Amino acid sequence: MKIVKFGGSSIADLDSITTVLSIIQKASQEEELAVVFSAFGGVTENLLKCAHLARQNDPSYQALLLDMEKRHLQLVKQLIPVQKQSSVLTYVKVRFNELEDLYHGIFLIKEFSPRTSDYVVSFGERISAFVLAEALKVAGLNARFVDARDLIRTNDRFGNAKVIFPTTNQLIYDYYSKNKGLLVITGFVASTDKGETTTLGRSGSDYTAAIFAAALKATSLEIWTDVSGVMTADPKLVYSAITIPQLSYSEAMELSHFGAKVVFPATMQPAMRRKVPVYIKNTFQPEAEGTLICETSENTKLIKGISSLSHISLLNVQGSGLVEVVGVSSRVFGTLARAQVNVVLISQASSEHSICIAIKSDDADLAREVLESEFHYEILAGEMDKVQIMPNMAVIAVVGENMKHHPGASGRLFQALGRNNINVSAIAQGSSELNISAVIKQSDLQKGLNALHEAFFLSDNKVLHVFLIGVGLIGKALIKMIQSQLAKLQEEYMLDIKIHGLANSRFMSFDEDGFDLSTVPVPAEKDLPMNLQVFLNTMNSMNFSNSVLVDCTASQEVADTYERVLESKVAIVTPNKKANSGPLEKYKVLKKLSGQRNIKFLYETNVAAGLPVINTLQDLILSGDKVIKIEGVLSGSMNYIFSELSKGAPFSEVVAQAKEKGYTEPDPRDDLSGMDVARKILILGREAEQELHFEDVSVQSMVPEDCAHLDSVDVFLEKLKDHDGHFKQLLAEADQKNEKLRFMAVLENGKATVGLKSVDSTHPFYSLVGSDNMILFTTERYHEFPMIIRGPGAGADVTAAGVFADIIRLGNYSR
Ligand SMILES: NC(=O)c1ccc[n+]([C@@H]2O[C@H](COP(=O)([O-])OP(=O)(O)OC[C@H]3O[C@@H](n4cnc5c(N)ncnc54)[C@H](O)[C@@H]3O)[C@@H](O)[C@H]2O)c1
Ligand SMILES: N[C@@H](CCO)C(=O)O
Ligand code: NA
Repeated sequence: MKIVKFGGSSIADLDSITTVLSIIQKASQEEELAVVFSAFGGVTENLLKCAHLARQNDPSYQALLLDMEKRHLQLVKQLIPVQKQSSVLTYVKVRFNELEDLYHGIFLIKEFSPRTSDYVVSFGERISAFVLAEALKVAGLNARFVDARDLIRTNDRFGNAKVIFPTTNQLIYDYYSKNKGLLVITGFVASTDKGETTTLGRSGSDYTAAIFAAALKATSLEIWTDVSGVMTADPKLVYSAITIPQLSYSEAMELSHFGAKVVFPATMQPAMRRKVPVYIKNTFQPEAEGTLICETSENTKLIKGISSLSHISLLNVQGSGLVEVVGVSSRVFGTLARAQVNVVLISQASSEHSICIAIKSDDADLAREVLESEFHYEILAGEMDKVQIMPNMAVIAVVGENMKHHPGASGRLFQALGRNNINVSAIAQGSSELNISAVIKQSDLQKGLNALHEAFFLSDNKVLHVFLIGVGLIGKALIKMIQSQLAKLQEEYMLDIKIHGLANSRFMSFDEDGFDLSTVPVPAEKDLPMNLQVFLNTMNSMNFSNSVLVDCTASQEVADTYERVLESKVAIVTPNKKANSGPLEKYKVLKKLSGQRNIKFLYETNVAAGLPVINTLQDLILSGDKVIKIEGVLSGSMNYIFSELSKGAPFSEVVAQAKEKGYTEPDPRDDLSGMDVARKILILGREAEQELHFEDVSVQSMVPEDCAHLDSVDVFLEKLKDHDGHFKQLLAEADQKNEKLRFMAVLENGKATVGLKSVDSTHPFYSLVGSDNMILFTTERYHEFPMIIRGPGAGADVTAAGVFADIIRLGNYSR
């Protein structure tokens, strides 16, 4: 014998009812069944609403009642063929007549007691079970309507009556022995021994099912609802939450304490006592496995689920008067109990100097008041501080029996929270080791849940959640690189990268699950118009742990948001130089923010693309070295242009080639003007701990005066042809001396110069070719001979590779 129960959401309309009927039909072919029904979806609420209207002397209850009656009659007509309808319609009409009388009474005397309330709501289950029993008969089943008021005996605590089990079990057993067939039982309702209708409180229909399962020693109990079982976390907050296949009774209890909404295991008690396995199934996905809750689960996961409680305040009672004084905690908790304040979590360290208590925020003021009055004299005498309250907190908890005697569970929990910059204000774990709870800020809750979910459930891979602004040359190359390396990263480095947001200057698009990267997903017309604020808000609202903003634009506007991004605990990786080469103060603010909050801000590709220049310089400085001089060819495009020039092509043509090859900035005048190099030497100087401002850099521009202010890049390239002669001349002069033209930067004594020089064959820059960069660091340690870094310093692939490496580096930090 199996007991199956369907809640209101499973029988809310004709479609769902039809599904339910076929589930029952199918199951009844396999095993003997008893079915428990709640009222049709929404009916209980409406029955109560009518009563409250009537009590307030508001006649509009009549219209609501009429609607309800119509809805029920309509369902009967849809479920039962015409020739068998009349008796069922009569049953429903009689019930509604009774209800009408009842409400009229309430309307007249303006009173609505718990006793009346129980009677009023009982109509919901009585009608639904009756109608559905008839529908099952029509489907050919030997269905028998059972009014549970005849079988479940309770005391007279209306609204939440206590079951008298010996009598109830006997009544159910006797009834079942005499009445074979498919029992169709009203959930939720019961009666006293005087025959007064009572109800069983929260999740009462589940309770009815469990009572029958226990009394009839059922082989299993199935609770059919609108979700596929108990999930590892609240799916509204954790998008990657999955169904827990198996849970023990105690784990289910522990999870539900935190309001896991699916089952309320207190109601499962009767079934648990008899060790009846409980299945949670989804009416709308009947094939889904669901969750099995049983005595000992075979689920070997370290933890089973993550749960939370919101709207918590932390109360701190502290002072020297607590140390080694017996009875203080008894007074604290006694006082709270007398004030009806429920204690959610307790923590006291062995120094005994303070007791920390989590309570519902609604109780916080009252709790402080009663405690300060209880300890009035201690506070006056300075033996105890005033009670401190931290509002807006939440409790986050991991639950699972396998944590017992298994080292590492708490380590993983705190590491995941710490890595995501989430501060833990209090901790509790009992010796049952079934639950570890931490109190954190309410505003960190969603991120914390996701961080823990990732740490405990999503294989053992760390996931980096990327939001990419700028899907141009570098952005596209980066996406391709991520796609091509993903499998290797997952398998060998336990690292997963998901892109959830993409934007260019015109459009943006999002994907909570991560974009499919098999073809580069470029935002387009079909997506959303780009709006930077909306982009960032959406990123924050997804609230992933390990999020990173990758800025592959050259945009000042985007760079201006970095501070806000870091503040929202999202890391930044960027080849965009605008932030670091702006006002010195801004640069410092970003560095400080990232350092103090331990949120990474990585920009290796700001200088010399993928060449390890910034990291190397940072290492030198960290190890105590001092930079004396920096010399560099820092522009891939400028080196290309002046190397190619010597092969004979006109200047304007090689500039166009450099752009074509992806070496130049989006506007090549940023390279030719020396601005790009000026930015780079400025950044290098700042990384070398020099207080460098833009005014400290003198720049020689290569952009002819009449080209500087042309609007379009194409027009500029055309106009540049007028100046080919000038550059040919410069080249000839250098050739004559057997020298080469190099566009370089030198930083020494707090001043930098950027410009074109002619170098002879003894100069290290003489041998550079193509898009090469070369950087010479003369430092206190590298004094006699400088440290030299050289290689291609511009281009889509070498830049994307540098950005990619920074992203992977984040993975290492966040592991
Ligand atoms: N090309 C290289 O070799 C190289 C090397 C190192 C660093 N960089 C840097 O990489 C960055 C990107 O260069 P690129 O060559 O890919 O440029 P690109 O012009 O090809 O791409 C820029 C992208 O950014 C988008 N964009 C611009 N402003 C935007 C805004 N406000 N909001 C949203 N999207 C915006 C554009 O639509 C485009 O998709 C630049 O900062 C550049 O300095 C380039
Ligand atoms: N336009 C830049 C790209 C690298 O920042 C260059 O030519 O070096
Ligand atoms: Na670099």
